[in-house]
Amino acid sequence: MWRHAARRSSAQIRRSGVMSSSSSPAAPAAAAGAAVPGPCIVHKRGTDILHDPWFNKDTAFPMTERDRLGLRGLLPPRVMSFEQQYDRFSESTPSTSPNFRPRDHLISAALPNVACDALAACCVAVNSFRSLEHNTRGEPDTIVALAKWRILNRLHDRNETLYYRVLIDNIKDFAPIIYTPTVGLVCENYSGLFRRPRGMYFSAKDKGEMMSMIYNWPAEKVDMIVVTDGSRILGLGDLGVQGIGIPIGKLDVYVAAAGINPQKVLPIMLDVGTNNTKLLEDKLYLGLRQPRLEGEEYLSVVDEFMEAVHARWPKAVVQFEDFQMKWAFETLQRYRNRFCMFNDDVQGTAGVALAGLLGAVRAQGRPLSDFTKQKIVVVGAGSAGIGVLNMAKQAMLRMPGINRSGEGHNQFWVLDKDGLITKSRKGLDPAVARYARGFGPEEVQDLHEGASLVEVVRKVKPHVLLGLSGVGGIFNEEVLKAMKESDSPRPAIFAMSNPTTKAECTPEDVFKYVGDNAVFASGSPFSNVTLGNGRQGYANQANNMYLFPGIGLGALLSGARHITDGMLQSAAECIRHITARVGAAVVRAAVDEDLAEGRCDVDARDLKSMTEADTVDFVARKMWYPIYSPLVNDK
Ligand SMILES: NC(=O)c1ccc[n+]([C@@H]2O[C@H](COP(=O)([O-])OP(=O)(O)OC[C@H]3O[C@@H](n4cnc5c(N)ncnc54)[C@H](O)[C@@H]3O)[C@@H](O)[C@H]2O)c1
Ligand SMILES: O=C(O)C[C@H](O)C(=O)O
Ligand SMILES: [Mg+2]
Repeated sequence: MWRHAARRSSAQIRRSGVMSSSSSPAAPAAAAGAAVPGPCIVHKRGTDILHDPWFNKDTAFPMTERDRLGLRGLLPPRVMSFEQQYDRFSESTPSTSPNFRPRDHLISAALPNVACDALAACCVAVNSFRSLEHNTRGEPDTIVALAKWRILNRLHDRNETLYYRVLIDNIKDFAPIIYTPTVGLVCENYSGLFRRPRGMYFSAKDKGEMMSMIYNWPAEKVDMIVVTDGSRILGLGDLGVQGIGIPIGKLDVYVAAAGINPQKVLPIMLDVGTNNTKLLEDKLYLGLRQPRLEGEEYLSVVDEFMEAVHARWPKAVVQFEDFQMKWAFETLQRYRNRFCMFNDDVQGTAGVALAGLLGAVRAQGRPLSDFTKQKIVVVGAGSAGIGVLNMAKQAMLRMPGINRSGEGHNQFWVLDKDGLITKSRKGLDPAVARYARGFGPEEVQDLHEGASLVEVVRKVKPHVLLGLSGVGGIFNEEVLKAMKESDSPRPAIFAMSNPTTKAECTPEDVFKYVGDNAVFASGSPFSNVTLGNGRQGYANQANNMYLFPGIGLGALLSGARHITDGMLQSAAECIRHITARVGAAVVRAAVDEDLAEGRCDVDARDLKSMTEADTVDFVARKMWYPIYSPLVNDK
């Protein structure tokens, strides 16, 4: 979806009439149908407004507003337009200062613990994003990515309206910075990078206090919460409190893709300790220095947190993110019928993967009903892998010709760290046991418990090889060469683990070893591959970011009491291009299931009476778009 998103130049923005004035810009073409914000009541004055990124407009406050809000004299006299601010951030000319030493600046940006703020100060032009790109050619990718993140983060801390406009217009370029893969690097270095807090932190030490703490959050209304306990951050393992970067990045995607108002989102970290010894020994580590809580102690913290959220914002949607497998499933089971919540890794990922699996059938020129005949090898039987298997199985059971119980129909070969999972495996989690291979007559491949990946691929000749293992490079040359012998004319390889270093393989290797006819998708972004003869091998992205914004938006706008499999299925089936459509599909499903209670000025009956087109229109109109609103003070 985003790979095709056009980046609008400032000239295009000018043409669309947006930002022609700093106080009352016209509704942008991109947000056609979205509500233009009316005046915004602010309960602050003077520097308090300048220091509040929700309301701050920096130099774009018009003189009338400066008078009204006690800002006259607190800003340089020139009033800049939003457009000029936008250009200043993104397009300033590269520095020609003889003092400019890009490497020094990058080191200071990437390794904030090093005392080189003074160095950074003399590198005058790096507040512009493009000049940073220009000045950092040839530097290591990770250093440049972290420097870019710092620049974006500073803008986020200062002026959210400008930040989100820049993000929306440049989402293809900036998604890899605020989201995977750079967000992984940010989480790994979070304690050192920390300058200002964002979101809320509930720790094991806050037991008994959460019901009052929740009222410390300044916004009266919160619609969307993303919460993690930091126990499985991407494929990077337990990062403790440093995992807060993930909810922040996910909510940035909500604002950019789903048009959720940034004043109504809340990233949350549940710090119940960490089992990462490196972090526990790190002097700078900002989380609780204790091993993770387990069992009932752990659940009582999450219970208290959920009750507190529900008490203050009963209609908020809560997205669980990057919880280790046991807690991902346990919490989903525990809360899904009581609260409006979902687990993105289990449920969001499944929808995206199912869309990819169905796409792989189409790529072979076969009818969708042939999905039931696809042989699928899944590497990784964790929260994401099992989520995908469950949804793919459900989809197969709905196809014609398949026995409803699914008996005798197992098109999946599932491997974990101990190899192929069969019925002879001891101590299997029941969620995984459903997919264990038996040794009955349907087993013609002569495979054994714990068989290696290459053995499985050679014998099964699968149509699809799907990785959610968190192990970088596990689809090696041998495995990919074996995929060349797949029974599919278009073998599909999905390397879905994040971040980039954990991807099971690269697109280069896929097109080299499997062939030009392969279909490739990855969780983190890769560039397309030049195949010769002017052809390209496409590096598609299969990441739950294409689904979760629509799930959250639809659940929110329908006022659904809880989020069901039917709603998730509807979202997966319409993963086309526009989140508004995904959101509308979830609203329709909530209405059909009699779970939509409506919200604000739209009640359940209004929702029921809407046609499909009306619903898309309604969702689009509710999406927030970054435009400065006139501010009116109320003391
Ligand atoms: N693309 C996406 O949208 C998306 C969504 C969710 C998760 N993910 C990625 O998927 C990965 C796994 O996430 P999870 O929540 O399922 O983690 P998890 O820890 O719950 O599960 C990991 C699974 O991989 C297995 N595994 C480990 N080493 C293996 C090996 N050498 N061979 C085969 N299997 C092995 C483990 O036994 C376990 O079953 C992470 O890297 C995560 O970033 C991607
Ligand atoms: O965060 C992502 O990029 C996708 C997914 O939620 C993951 O855990 O890897
Ligand atoms: Mg995740």
